[in-house]
Amino acid sequence: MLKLLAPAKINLCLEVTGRRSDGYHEIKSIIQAIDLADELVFEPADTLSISADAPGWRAERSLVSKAARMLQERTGTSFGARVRLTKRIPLVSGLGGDSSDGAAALKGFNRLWHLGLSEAELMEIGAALGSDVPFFFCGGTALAEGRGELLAPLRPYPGSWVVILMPPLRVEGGKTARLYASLRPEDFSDGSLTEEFARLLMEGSAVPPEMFHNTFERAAFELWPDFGRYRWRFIEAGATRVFLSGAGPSLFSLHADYSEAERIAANLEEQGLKSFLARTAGHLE
Ligand SMILES: C[C@@](CO)(OP(=O)(O)O)[C@H](O)COP(=O)(O)OP(=O)(O)OC[C@H]1O[C@@H](n2ccc(N)nc2=O)[C@H](O)[C@@H]1O
Ligand SMILES: Nc1ncnc2c1ncn2[C@@H]1O[C@H](COP(=O)(O)OP(=O)(O)O)[C@@H](O)[C@H]1O
Repeated sequence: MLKLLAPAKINLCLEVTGRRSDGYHEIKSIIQAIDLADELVFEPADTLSISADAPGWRAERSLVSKAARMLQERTGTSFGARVRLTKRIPLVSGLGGDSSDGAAALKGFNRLWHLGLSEAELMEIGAALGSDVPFFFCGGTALAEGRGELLAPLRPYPGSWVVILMPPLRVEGGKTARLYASLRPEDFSDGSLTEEFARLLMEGSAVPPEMFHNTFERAAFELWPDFGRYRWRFIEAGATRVFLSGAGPSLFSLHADYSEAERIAANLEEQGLKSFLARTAGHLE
């Protein structure tokens, strides 16, 4: 039996610099892994079965299934497997949950089926699975460019506690595509803020809070009119600065002090809001 963790991610800074001819967008982003993670258990079996403990989760919609198909097509393998997911990362939340599960699936099937694919080959297949998937072969703190699949590992962002609020907003499939499509030219920027963020990290300097930019902010408020209400609830719970992760809708705050983070998470739960308390995580070995 093989057990792998699939960590979530938050975007500390995210700039969209333009629309590409292939329908994707050029981005620069500082992506940070956190220890909120799904768990995948792989066991040998004659046929392929993939299941999860989360209501509403559908194997046929998950990148875990797509990862199996892509590896079978690429290597001709006809092995089966029994894969069981313990889902802790809320789906379609801006935390990269299914992307991370997809990366863990590529790693898990490669080992279970003895395919002998290198990390670089798996990352290349991961890039075809989704723009966020290659990050999960790197983990820690990284600068993502291109459509998000080109990664440069960075010096770790200082260890922090992360409070995450998953607002109870209606999120349909294709949320990420919809947010990207709703961006306007005035939302685009030149990526220099993200480059400066990466430079400060590499020289070990503090990053001022105003550098935690996310291009999707305006589009998120447009798509989810109630969005501002939940950000305000987060502030009322005690957070001084609240950031959007990826294309959302999850919001997060960062804290050096555990008791402060723990109190804010508890205040959110008392308001009946779904919150998570996590820690920034280092690079994957
Ligand atoms: C927005 C980000 C920021 O980290 O994260 P999430 O909010 O999804 O977690 C990522 O760019 C999400 O990456 P991922 O969710 O893998 O996107 P993909 O599956 O590759 O693409 C889904 C759709 O989003 C749009 N897309 C995605 C990436 C990109 N650089 N430009 C795009 O325009 C395309 O319409 C694409 O068809
Ligand atoms: N009900 C579902 N069951 C399994 N996978 C899903 C479901 N709905 C969406 N997905 C998959 O989740 C991915 C997007 O969600 P995720 O990566 O968790 O969030 P985000 O991209 O917002 O960080 C897509 O690959 C989509 O196919």
